[in-house]
Amino acid sequence: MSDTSINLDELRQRIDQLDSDILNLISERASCAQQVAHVKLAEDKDAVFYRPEREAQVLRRIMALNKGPLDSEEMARLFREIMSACLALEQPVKVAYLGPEGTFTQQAALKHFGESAVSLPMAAIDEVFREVEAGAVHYGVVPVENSTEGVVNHTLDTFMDSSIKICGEVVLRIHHHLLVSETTRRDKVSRIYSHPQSFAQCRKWLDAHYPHAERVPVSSNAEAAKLVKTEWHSAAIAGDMAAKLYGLEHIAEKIEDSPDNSTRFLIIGNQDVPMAGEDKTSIVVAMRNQPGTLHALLEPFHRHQIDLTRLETRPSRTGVWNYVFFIDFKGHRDEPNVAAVLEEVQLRAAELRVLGSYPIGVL
Ligand SMILES: O=C(O)C(=O)C[C@]1(C(=O)O)C=C[C@@H](O)C=C1
Repeated sequence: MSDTSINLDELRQRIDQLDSDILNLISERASCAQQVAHVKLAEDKDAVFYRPEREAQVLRRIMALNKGPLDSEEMARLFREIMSACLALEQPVKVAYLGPEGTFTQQAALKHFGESAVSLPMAAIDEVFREVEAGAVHYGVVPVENSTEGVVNHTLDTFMDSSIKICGEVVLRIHHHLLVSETTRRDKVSRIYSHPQSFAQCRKWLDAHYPHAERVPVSSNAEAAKLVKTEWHSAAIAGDMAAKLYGLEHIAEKIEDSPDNSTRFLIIGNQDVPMAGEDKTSIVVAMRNQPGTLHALLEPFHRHQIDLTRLETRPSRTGVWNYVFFIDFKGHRDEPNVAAVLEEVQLRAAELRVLGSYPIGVL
């Protein structure tokens, strides 16, 4: 036996020993989570098991403690899955997302809740809201803005008619691929299916590589992937999840025009989330239509040195809501300076609703 094989055996023995230790520690952690569930139930028979603020703290702590060689995001992803499995022992969490199966929204849901969550596809954004409101699922996941294409108006509009709360956010890097089935004639692609937003995000690449192919918009990338299964001259633009789900092959990878193309998704639910330490707050404000409105609205944020991260205006749909602003800013509603701003804005606004304070997305 060579020296290398002796070393390999020794290293594998060491790995076996470490795996046994990790196994025992994960089991011990899972038992702790089971005990946490008993404590929560003893305090309140309608206890909420999923705690976004605690999960964010656990992941941030792991990232801060990590000394490598695995990078901190990779390590946090491993702990994300351990926590997901622990939560499933307490209560399997049910999450509705904008479907069908294989969409980026499903990918975002699993990134946020981990693979032990039960994810259920819905046909439309309002259906995700309705399922959460009706208590048929614990949480919902909906897209809210894309770095290239801007805001998803439909999601913002749905908040105006709903009492649902924002419990979290998750940001996903969006990579689009040009996909075909195994029977496609790759040199004869004359039609490409995708969601309109994905076409917009890959416009320059398509103009350069497939200027003459017909671009057919469909309701989702997953739908596009499904369609190409049966057409020998068609391709789809979609992500990895859809490619895997429908067994498609890549003609070209990462064809999005902007290399840091990402989409932000919101986690919606019925709970108020306590402070995690690094939080964001989302509000919707209706202002009267008069000169100086925007200044009056934003001035308190400036004075209290609160960082705005997003400001969107939507047309009002009722008499009261003359101007409707969706504002995201750093901080939690329980922090004194945030509470002070909210009080001042309330005095100047026709209506103010806090959609939620929640941990800034960790992964
Ligand atoms: O700390 C809790 O409240 C737990 O339930 C434990 C735990 C975890 O595994 O660390 C599991 C689920 C919660 O969402 C948060 C954390």
